[in-house]
Amino acid sequence: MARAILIVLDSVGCGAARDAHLYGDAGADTLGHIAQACSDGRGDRAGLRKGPLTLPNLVRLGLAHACEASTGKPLAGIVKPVAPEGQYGYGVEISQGKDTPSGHWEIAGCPVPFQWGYFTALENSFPPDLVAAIVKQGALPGILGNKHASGTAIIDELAEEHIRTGKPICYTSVDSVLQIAAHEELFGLERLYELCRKTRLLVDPLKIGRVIARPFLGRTEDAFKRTGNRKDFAIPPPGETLLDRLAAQGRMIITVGKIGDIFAHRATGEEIKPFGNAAMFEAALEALERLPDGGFCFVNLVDFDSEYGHRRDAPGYAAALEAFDASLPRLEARLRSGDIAMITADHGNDPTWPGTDHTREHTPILAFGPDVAPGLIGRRESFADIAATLGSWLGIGVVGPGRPW
Ligand SMILES: O=P(O)(O)O[C@H]1O[C@H](CO)[C@@H](O)[C@H]1O
Ligand SMILES: [Mn+2]
Ligand SMILES: [Mn+2]
Repeated sequence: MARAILIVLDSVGCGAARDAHLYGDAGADTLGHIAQACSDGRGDRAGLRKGPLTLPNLVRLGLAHACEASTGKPLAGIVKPVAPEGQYGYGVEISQGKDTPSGHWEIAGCPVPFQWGYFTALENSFPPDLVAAIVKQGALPGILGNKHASGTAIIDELAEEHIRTGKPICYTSVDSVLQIAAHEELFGLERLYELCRKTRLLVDPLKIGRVIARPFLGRTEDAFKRTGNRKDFAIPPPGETLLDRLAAQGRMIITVGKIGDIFAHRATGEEIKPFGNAAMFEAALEALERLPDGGFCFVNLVDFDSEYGHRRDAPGYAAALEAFDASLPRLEARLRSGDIAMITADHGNDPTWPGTDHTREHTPILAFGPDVAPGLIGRRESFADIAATLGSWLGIGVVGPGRPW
């Protein structure tokens, strides 16, 4: 029986979606602009990387073809093979928003049918009664922040005051999120998680997708650094997902990275959460070794998004893509007859785009394995085609509204 591994390269979009203008993202193109930056010499960083974007394995599987199908433009500095070795195409998101939960849920066969709630005010973003409730429930002396911010910038700005006053730093973005940053030791990690759990309940009626704990360490401005203990408290998906169907049929599920958090730990099987793309990739390989027939491994690699996309760091993003690419043959070598591997993304996060937020983009879709016939799968009208295809491949039937290819 077949096994499947699905890897979400968080934020690795491949060109503005048709409705990108509704999000201020017309013209955004995460992969295209990274390739362009590298080709123009703007992707160089001493000691890190240099020159055109080099992704030989992803390109061999069909990545450059997928990007070109999405945007109509070639990826700068990349020579395409005549015939890719994988199945390749791109996905269009039908859910509202451009955040991680909607992207992942739709990939898993559960597009989001409702509008998320957002904190739209740039300053004093949270309603006064919500702030009062957070303060009361957390027995806090108050909160800091209360605005739209980049998570690293706001720590630089407010961490010293946080340490002095004990007030956690609360902030948001264009996504449906309420994030709480606090010192992992001085405020306490468990206390931060508990505060997030309580806040999760408070924002449920506002249809806020996630409350995110952002613990950090350090004592002075130069030394503040977020730790790997980030934790997302999401609402559960609003309908059946591929994970639910697999779990109901007794299939083994291993999830790597923040998949557990994103699906509110529903049918997320054995959860493994190492820190950093490289460690998560190794964990995925190890999971594959012990995944039985019929099993499913679902992986999210978040560094692309959190370390490079939101930080608008094109050279760093390019280096992370190249590192992932270089590790791919080790995944291919572990696939057995009947297995399928898929690589996709949940939204864009163009590091050359204004601001620090996600971008509404198409996502590349690559599928490969010893028995996966290569070829164009074209434009997929919903990310949900992935769950539909994987459900069929794994013999549990089509899951969700997508169309299998
Ligand atoms: O700037 P940081 O804290 O990384 O926050 C980013 O991470 C959140 C979740 O991906 C996004 O909504 C964005 O605000
Ligand atoms: Mn994401
Ligand atoms: Mn993000």
